[in-house]
Amino acid sequence: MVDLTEAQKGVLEAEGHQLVTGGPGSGKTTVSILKAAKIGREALKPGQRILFLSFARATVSRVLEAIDEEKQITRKEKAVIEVDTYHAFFWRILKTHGYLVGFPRRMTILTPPNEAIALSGLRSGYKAASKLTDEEKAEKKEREEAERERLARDEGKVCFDLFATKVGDILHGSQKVRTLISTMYPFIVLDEFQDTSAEQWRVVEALGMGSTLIALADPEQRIFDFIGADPERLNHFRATFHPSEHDLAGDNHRSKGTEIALFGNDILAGQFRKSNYEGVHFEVFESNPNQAFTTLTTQVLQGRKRLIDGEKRDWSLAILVPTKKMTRLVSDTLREPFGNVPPIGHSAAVDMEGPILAAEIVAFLLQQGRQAGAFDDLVELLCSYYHGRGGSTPNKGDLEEAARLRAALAKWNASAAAGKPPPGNSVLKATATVHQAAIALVLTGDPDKDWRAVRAALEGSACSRLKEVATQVRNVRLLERGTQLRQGLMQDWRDAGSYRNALEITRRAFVQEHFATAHKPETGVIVMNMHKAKGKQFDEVIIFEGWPRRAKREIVANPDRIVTGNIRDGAMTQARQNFRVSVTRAKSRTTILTPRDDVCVLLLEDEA
Ligand SMILES: Nc1ncnc2c1ncn2[C@@H]1O[C@H](COP(=O)(O)OP(=O)(O)OP(=O)(O)O)[C@@H](O)[C@H]1O
Repeated sequence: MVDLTEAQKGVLEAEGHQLVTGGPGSGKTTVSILKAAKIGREALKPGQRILFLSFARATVSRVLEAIDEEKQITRKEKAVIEVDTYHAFFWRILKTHGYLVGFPRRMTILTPPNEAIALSGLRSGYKAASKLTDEEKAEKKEREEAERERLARDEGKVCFDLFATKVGDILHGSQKVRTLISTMYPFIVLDEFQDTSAEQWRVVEALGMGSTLIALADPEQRIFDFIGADPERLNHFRATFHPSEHDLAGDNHRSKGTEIALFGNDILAGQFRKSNYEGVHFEVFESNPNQAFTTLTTQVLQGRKRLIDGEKRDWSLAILVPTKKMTRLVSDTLREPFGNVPPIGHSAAVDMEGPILAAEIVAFLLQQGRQAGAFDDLVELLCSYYHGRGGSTPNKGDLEEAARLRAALAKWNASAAAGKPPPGNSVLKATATVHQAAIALVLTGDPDKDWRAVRAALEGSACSRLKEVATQVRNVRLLERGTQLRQGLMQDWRDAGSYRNALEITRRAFVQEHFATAHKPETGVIVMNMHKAKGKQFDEVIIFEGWPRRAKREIVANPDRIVTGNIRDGAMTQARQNFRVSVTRAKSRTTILTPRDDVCVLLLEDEA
């Protein structure tokens, strides 16, 4: 049991709306859980629950774990705390009350990859975002919004972007729905409140009319300005709800005995009070891929050894990097390190659009459909892969690739209709061969084995596109024991002796996966983008950034840096906050790797 600080005790005692602020690891989450348990004991009527709302599933996992760890909370108290993501909570409201805003009764979620596919045609009509004028940007945004709205109204396909806005409309438009929710959840905890977007804030305003709100926030961990977080958000909360305020300030329980939190604060201020910080280590590397990645690998191996030797169960070592590209590069390096180093087992938080659409192709091939049109369906899925894998920024080359495949398919089918063999030079030839090979595979009913067999057929094929699909699909970890996909496929096989519904089962599994909350927090070695680390904690953190490329000593490019281009520019507030969030995720040690010839500007003293 933890000894609560005076400020934490204040949170437990106060009534009414509350705003709990405090730095990283100051115990906001912990005290809010104890508070929820207390409310459960003292203030709830039968059937009522406390809702704990969070942005990301990963945070939800951590909160669930924290609840489990709180030994002084009884099982009964735990049962009344409902931890959920904004997405999942909003979807429940939309499914029940969406008709109030003109949605059809039957709705499905348009997942991000499928949303990307649906919008790619429209988006492809515009130049890259950086080259658009403000008017073009506004027009593009408006057209995207109209299309999302149309998909929802006419086809019942609702994408995540619409969730908050529509739930806001429902709640502000219907006192009945508001009352319903507040009766069910008289108390709502809002995690990471500083990152609430304008649309989410509108929902919160409505929820607070009937429910008591407890907002947890660290204004200086606000790292989502680019998608609508607002420095004024805490003031909006103050002005609307007049909450009692509880500042847990600089207490740091996460990395007690270290100076990690102190260092985090000094990054914000740009003034370093010490030359050494307990628990913070620096390492420089030479600006070339070989030496950079070798330095990283060495650090990872050392960190891993420390943690294994520490004999802690479920240890975690996070490698945090500034960009998605870097996540991929680091993951590739760990898979095949230089020299004689064996592969380093890890998980990587890569963008899932490509892998998910690749998984749809594997699932389709598992079906082994021999019907007329099966090949057309395969090519269509391949086109969808190209349309959707770039997410909200489809790549022109990918769209052209999809168009090329469609044109080739038309020719292919025209030949077949005329009783002629397929065109000898068709780009689809290799694809067709793989298709036939997949159909001919002898499957066993063990989804894991069969999935691998199809993947191997793609990997070993002469079709470069399907080869790439096989690589992408390796990022999907849906077939692990006990997952919905695995069970669904097993059931399918039992019912029919084949995987005839594999594609549908896979699609459903991804939606389910998005809402699943029962996951354990990540353990082992994990690679992720710095932005994704928010709200998490790891035993050790390694921060690794890109390096400058030079020609005749001059820097000609400087990609993947913590600060764009590693250029000092004004206050660099967002970059500082982002860096501080990453640094303070560690419990025992943070290691920072930066290029020797162009050290991260945030590590240099500000010129006063
Ligand atoms: N009063 C306390 N005494 C000792 N340990 C504590 C106390 N309060 C919290 N902790 C521990 O400190 C760690 C960090 O706490 P918590 O996750 O609640 O912080 P937080 O303010 O939510 O952090 P962040 O904003 O960085 O996500 C947890 O492991 C928690 O168990």
